[in-house]
Amino acid sequence: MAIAKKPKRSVTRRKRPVTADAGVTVSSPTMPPTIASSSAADPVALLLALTPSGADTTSKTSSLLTITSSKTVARKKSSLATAQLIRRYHTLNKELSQCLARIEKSKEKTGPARNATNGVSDLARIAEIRKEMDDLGGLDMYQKASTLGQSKQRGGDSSKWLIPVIEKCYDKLDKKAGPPLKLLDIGALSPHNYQKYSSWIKTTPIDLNPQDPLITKMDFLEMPVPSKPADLFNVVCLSLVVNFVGDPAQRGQILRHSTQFLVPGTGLLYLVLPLPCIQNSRYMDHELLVDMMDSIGYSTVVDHHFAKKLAYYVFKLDARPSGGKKGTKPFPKKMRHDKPNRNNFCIVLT
Ligand SMILES: C[S@@+](CC[C@H](N)C(=O)[O-])C[C@H]1O[C@@H](n2cnc3c(N)ncnc32)[C@H](O)[C@@H]1O
Repeated sequence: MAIAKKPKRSVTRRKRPVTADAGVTVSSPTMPPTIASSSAADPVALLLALTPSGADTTSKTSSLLTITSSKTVARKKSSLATAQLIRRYHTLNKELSQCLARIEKSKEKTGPARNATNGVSDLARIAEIRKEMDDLGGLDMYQKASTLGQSKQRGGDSSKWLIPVIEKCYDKLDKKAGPPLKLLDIGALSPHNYQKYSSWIKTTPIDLNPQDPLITKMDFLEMPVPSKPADLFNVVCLSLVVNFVGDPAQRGQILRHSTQFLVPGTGLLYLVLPLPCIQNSRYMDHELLVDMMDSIGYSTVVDHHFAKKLAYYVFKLDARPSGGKKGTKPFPKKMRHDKPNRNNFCIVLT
């Protein structure tokens, strides 16, 4: 397995609307059956299907519903509207995490009256954010919009890049007779992302808010760590999940927690982030990510690929950090690229 040293420039052109942290945008593969039948061929109908019936629409959501006679114009508009919706949801989610973190911090101190005032304004802002999220359709609407972005119409599925990398790593695997590889898909919008490979990959999809009964409702941070080696996974997928989480320290916790689920020595972590998180952040870049991942046991970058909007990484868990040297190096929020027009995406490892 080669250790990637320098970021590769991709020639692949993808048309997935990508949104994420601080103005970075995202998307995904298969469309849920609930909306697929009514709207697969018609993006306008699809947007209508995405709008919860009876929901009040804000000026942003009502712009999603503009019906024009031209399907091409409608498709472009729907694509833009979907990206806008995803971006707005990310911005609100991030601000919500910041308010909650401030309240938590002020609880730790027996603070002066000024802290109490800040706490009150944070509480008021939280109520406003939650209201706007609800008006947009909540996490459910966000996931449907992300799924729309993942649809073939919009460019496809991030499992495509992963499969050849897995095949390269497990080249002795008997795909017909051997036991299948176990893959944990965290933040799965569809249970069918790896269906084509089901003869040799057994997928466990989980999500905070499953869009399909085959996906287990689970917060990964609360998922019990496997108690025996047989329950460990060969591959853990975190595709557009880390950037979805608003709190930088919680992003670090997710990465660290993932090490507890993989077979040490061979287990692979598939990490997908919006490209601007890596290439246009004040606090993050490729070198820092590789350094952070190394500190928690992911010492080998098996492969990585920068597409037009997404950064794909496969890391190998060489050794699980269990105290000692590995995992003790802290990575606080630290400015690395003090330039205008950069975003504030950050991962904190404590
Ligand atoms: C942008 S979607 C990504 C979907 C898909 N993996 C993809 O690549 O398009 C992010 C998903 O991560 C889920 N998620 C975020 N934090 C999670 C957690 N702690 N545990 C499980 N799912 C989580 C959200 O519910 C959401 O459905």
